[in-house]
Amino acid sequence: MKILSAEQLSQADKETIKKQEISSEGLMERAATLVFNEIHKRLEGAPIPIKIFCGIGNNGGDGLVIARHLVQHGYHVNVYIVNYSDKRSDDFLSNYEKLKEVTDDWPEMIKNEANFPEIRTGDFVIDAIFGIGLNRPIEGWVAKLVEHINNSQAFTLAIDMPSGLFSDKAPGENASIIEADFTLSFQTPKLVFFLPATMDYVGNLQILDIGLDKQFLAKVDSNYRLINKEEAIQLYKPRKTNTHKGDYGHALIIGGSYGKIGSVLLTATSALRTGSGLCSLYIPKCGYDIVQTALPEAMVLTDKENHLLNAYPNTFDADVVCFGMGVGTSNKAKAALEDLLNSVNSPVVIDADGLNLLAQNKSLIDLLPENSVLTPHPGELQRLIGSWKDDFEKLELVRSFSKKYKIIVVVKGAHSFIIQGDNVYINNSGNPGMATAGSGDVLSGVITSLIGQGYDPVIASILGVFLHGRSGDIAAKEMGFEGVLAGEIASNMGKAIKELYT
Ligand SMILES: NC(=O)C1=CN([C@@H]2O[C@H](COP(=O)(O)OP(=O)(O)OC[C@H]3O[C@@H](n4cnc5c(N)ncnc54)[C@H](OP(=O)(O)O)[C@@H]3O)[C@@H](O)[C@H]2O)[C@@H](O)CC1
Ligand SMILES: Nc1ncnc2c1ncn2[C@@H]1O[C@H](COP(=O)(O)OP(=O)(O)O)[C@@H](O)[C@H]1O
Ligand SMILES: [K+]
Repeated sequence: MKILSAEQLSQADKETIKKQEISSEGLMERAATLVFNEIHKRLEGAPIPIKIFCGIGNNGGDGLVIARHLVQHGYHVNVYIVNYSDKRSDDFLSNYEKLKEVTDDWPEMIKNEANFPEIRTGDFVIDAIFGIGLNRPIEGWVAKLVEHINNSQAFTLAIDMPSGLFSDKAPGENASIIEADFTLSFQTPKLVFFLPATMDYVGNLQILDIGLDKQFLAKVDSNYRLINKEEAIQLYKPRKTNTHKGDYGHALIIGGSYGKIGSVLLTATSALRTGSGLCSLYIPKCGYDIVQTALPEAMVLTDKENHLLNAYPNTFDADVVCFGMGVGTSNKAKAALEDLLNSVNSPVVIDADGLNLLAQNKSLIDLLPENSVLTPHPGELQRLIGSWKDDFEKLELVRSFSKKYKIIVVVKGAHSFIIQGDNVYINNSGNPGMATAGSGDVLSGVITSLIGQGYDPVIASILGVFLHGRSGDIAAKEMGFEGVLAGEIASNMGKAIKELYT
């Protein structure tokens, strides 16, 4: 699903008004009625006190339409106009009049702190103060109102966006932002909903299709895409009947050290569970018995060193190589990575200490074959590209890093971002149960396996991250978040793949 900017959404709005011969007020009615339907479906007429805070632009207009429908369905509604400006939008004004036709309870004006209503924990608050039209930080008494709402602990539903968030840029430090429990957003998700610093304000997210012009949405260009099952299934290549293991790639996993053999074992298990035809490991001698016992399906080559890797078996003919988990950052490990990068031509997957070695020896980055995949978590990323002031600067830095070295960067997190040049793919599967030791090692195995099976590295990264998340979801459903082990994310890969097409 494309993620559009506020400007693109306004264009979509205009195009829809023209093509569908609908007025902007009609579009507001359509959008806000969908919100009302969602609320009504859940509340089923319950006599909960509903407090709607409306700004004076079109987000506030939405709030007024929602209020009218709620009143007409017998809900207990109080409407507050957050009077931060005299420049009321036309659609706000006409809906203000329409609301007065259905109730004798006039909306209350909030012009300063003295007008703030008491909000109880059991109230249901609707935030229709600002939407995509916010163009500067919220200040003064409006900021105090945001704090008042946040402090109330009442369940808060944000319309289109939590007020205080910009759709396309970072909020400043200490910005006033509504902490929503639920956000009902129109037509497309906004980028900030998925960034680490702002995702928590959104709560649960649901996107409402408000019927904006399909042709416009199809042709509008966006560098940002959200990856859900609909997108993932289009990337998947089903297996043909008449095939053999030679058709599914030979993955070589290099890593491990004394005390960290489990990491490579997880990666190899996950590569085999994702469908690699063959999988070999290259590890220090101390891991030999462990791997052969725990994973008889894999082949094992050992370094001449007992506890640390010191070389790369460059006589070995693999379809794809993954390097780094558990390998450490010793000079010996550096020599192994250097050996590898000097002898491979096809893309490699680099994770964990492999990334730390690249960060410590920046000249090695130049040796990465085109389309190689790096899978840093934020700490590893910072060591590679330096620090950033906010998520938007981070995205810019990763983009230029990816362009400079012609590589793909998977920035791991609650929503992992797959970045190739200007294109950014945002993963929407996974859960906090995956915040557990070794789950990154499992991801490397998935991506490596898919590349070995012939997927283009960027596709392998997008599909791999999605499947890894789904597998984590399947594991969490059975084990609960706390109970998930990384090995179970690997074990459920087959189910995650099957679930794509069933
Ligand atoms: N296409 C769609 O998706 C559809 C969208 N719809 C809805 O429209 C919403 C967008 O409406 P919108 O453009 O009127 O902007 P909105 O967010 O109400 O605020 C703008 C007002 O705030 C002001 N202002 C800004 N920052 C400020 C600040 N810090 N402190 C104080 N004032 C500030 C600014 O005035 P300014 O002072 O900058 O001139 C202006 O008056 C969208 O989110 C969705 O809910 C649906 O109805 C139909 C389909
Ligand atoms: N809250 C979360 N929601 C979704 N995915 C998560 C969450 N926390 C972690 N993950 C995923 O788990 C993996 C963790 O990787 P990493 O930090 O490298 O772990 P490790 O080094 O222990 O293997 C990443 O793929 C990340 O996207
Ligand atoms: K809002």
